[in-house]
Amino acid sequence: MTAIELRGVTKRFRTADGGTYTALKDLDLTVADGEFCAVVGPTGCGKSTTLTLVSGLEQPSAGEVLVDGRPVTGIAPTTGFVFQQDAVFPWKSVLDNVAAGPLFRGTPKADARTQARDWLRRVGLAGFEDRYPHQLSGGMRKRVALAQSLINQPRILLMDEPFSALDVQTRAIMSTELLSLWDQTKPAVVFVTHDLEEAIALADKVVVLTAGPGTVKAEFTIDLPRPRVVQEIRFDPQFVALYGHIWEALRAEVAEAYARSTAIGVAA
Ligand SMILES: Nc1ncnc2c1ncn2[C@@H]1O[C@H](COP(=O)(O)OP(=O)(O)OP(=O)(O)O)[C@@H](O)[C@H]1O
Repeated sequence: MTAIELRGVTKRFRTADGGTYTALKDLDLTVADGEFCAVVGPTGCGKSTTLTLVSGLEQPSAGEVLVDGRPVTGIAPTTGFVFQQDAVFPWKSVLDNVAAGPLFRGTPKADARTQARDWLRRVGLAGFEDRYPHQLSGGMRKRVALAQSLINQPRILLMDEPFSALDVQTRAIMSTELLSLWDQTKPAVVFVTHDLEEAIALADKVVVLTAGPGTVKAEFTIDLPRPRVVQEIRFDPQFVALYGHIWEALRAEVAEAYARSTAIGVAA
């Protein structure tokens, strides 16, 4: 069954000078139940905008955004987010950060804390319940953010460059951990990244967007076997072939976006 569907979606924003800017144009995208979809494209092509539309934070200017076959009208409790910036509460302990979702939905405090302990164990943070976010490394804070989101058992998980602030090794470790956590609850994922290697290592499907206004240029099925170890899969010949193939589609869009940005730089 289809979890997420964008049909002919266009998104325009008002600009400061009273004009409009078209960020997305006629974008069609479907993500099946339990599918891991990665979206790549050059800077400014509308990747984050696509996520804000699926999340219900923004409405499309034209076209339809459907989750579970129904139009998205606002933020749904069944949708989870993990962003580049940590969205943790700095004044709450790790345990209370993770318990916040169930508490907010009316779960009694003791039950919410029991669930939070269980999720902290699953993300490898057992023993860190009483710490505060500033006492954790970047990778550990990212684990808190994952537990905070996954404890709500989202049907849809939206991720916007969640690991881009981490060092290369931690990033690869976190990616492998994400796959094993995803396997436990199987939400439909839309994962936005600049990093084509990361996209291929994680996803069932990689969608390449054009330079803005963003629309789908091409979709690629990633039939690499699972479970995958992200640190190792990039050496697999099948991975290398997929990378070459998808980069062919992405390269022209990256060049186009870069040319536009430098042309603006020259004009200025
Ligand atoms: N609220 C807004 N008002 C006006 N313009 C916006 C708004 N949000 C996004 N844009 C513009 O829409 C375009 C797409 O932005 P978006 O953040 O979706 O791109 P992106 O592909 O995620 O970029 P990056 O890879 O650099 O993060 C950009 O040109 C951006 O400036």
